[in-house]
Amino acid sequence: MDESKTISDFTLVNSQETKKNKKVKRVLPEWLAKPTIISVDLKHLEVPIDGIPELDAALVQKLKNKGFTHFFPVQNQMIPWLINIQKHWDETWLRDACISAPTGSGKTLSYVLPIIQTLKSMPRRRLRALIVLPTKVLAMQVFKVFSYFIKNAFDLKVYLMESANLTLEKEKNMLLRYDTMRGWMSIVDIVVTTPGRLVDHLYYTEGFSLKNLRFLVLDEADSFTNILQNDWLQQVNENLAYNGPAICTLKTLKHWPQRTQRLLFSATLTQDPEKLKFLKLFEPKLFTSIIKRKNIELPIDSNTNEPVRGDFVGKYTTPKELKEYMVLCPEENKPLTFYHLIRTKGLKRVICFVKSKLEVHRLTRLLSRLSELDTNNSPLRVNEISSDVSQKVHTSYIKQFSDGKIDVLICTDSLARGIDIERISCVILYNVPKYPKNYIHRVGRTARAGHKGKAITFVTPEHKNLFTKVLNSAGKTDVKNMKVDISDLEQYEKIYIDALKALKTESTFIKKPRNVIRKRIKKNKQLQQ
Ligand SMILES: Nc1ncnc2c1ncn2[C@@H]1O[C@H](COP(=O)(O)OP(=O)(O)OP(=O)(O)O)[C@@H](O)[C@H]1O
Repeated sequence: MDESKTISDFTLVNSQETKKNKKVKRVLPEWLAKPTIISVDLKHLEVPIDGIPELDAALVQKLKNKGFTHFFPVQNQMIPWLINIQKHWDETWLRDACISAPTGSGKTLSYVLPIIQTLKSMPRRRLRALIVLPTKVLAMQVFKVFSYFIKNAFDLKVYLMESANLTLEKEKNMLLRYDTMRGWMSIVDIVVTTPGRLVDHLYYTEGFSLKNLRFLVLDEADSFTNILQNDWLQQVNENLAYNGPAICTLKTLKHWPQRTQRLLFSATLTQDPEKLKFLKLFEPKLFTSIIKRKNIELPIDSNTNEPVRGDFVGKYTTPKELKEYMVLCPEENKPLTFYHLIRTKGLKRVICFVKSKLEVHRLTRLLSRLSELDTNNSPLRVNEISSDVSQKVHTSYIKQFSDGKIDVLICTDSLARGIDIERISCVILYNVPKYPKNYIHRVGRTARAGHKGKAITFVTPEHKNLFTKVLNSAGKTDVKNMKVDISDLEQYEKIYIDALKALKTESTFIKKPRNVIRKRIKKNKQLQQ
């Protein structure tokens, strides 16, 4: 490369001076750059529960029965918009929507209520709404919300499609019936499911059709962006009545007067146009909360005199009531630091995210042992949740935890997204998460629905840079340092040593994962045959 440079008439050979590259400014499409803003303030609510005139009285009554007094901001925005857009169902295609609002801000009801309201006025039983979630536990949670609002009030049937107890063939009978005149007909209006089970039915269940779908909801939508490559969404698209490009012309409108409306929800919705392209969104509308970072004013657009939001969209928001801390400590001090914080900060209803099943089990046993040996403090009730725990036990632990019968729940990331457990007061991130999204969802298990909550991340010196990076990409500037002196931990030294000794003799301390055991039993059986 010629790095010569000319000054006056002299040429400097191999000059080191280089031209600075101009930074290319990212230009977002109009709909992403100019969203409708959702407030993150759940304390000063403006719309009372009977303040949305379009909403059915029975739904309002059910909200009141739950003790809700006001709508949350995402609900104020989404409910009237989704109900009113239905008026244009017979005239033109309906716009799709992407909704990005903080964890615990009430996104579920912002689609459940308008879907029920819209479907109740469509009398014939057909599969009209499909809600897809990334895990069975989340699908069950959303199914329960639909069931509560439909029960004894509306002639609608919601069905939870799940693989736990039924074969595909048996489940078919729950979804369809055969009519000699009309062929296969749906006997449900709303299906809540996960991608895997849905695709199984699309492939193998004769008569299972998405041709009448009015709503397609992807909750925790960004968690599907990887799965998109596994083509389940393509399968769904191919089964819809219209699967062409999202361009509404007189011709497309003539042949396909109605098109399934896509609704995407998440606290960390991707705003990468490339990823969203797969979803073939039609004139999408973005509803999002934005962060206003301290000391940064939004620049003003000279044409519209409005703040330019484009640059600020795409940073994730967390609930206003969440207080975030980090504790710097070496790996080996983590267990006692955790124990010390529980004892001295009076932490109750704590959920702790740990990176593997084995670590979940070890930490649970260690904390339980420490508590048994600690005669100076009241007993601590610690339990664990990971994929080794059966669905039944899982549900029972969550219930006990919500009822205050378990103090500390240690778990893997399986509980990090979307799970709504009442009154978690503190989340411990035992390891630094690799990506900002993981951080946002884990800390989002507390400070839900306007309640206060704390999140504490344990950061080892080796992971300090990683944590700074994660916080920067998440747009977080207000994570405070919580100091724990090593001298504070000395008081537990004896019980710690005794606990470790005791655990070494515990056969379950190094527990084999259940699926390994199951595989071994299966292999043995095969050998015996
Ligand atoms: N208007 C309201 N008033 C009081 N509580 C509400 C209201 N709307 C929803 N909630 C409660 O808020 C909690 C959180 O709601 P939801 O699970 O829908 O949050 P989310 O935004 O989907 O969170 P995540 O992103 O973590 O999935 C639930 O327990 C729900 O019952």
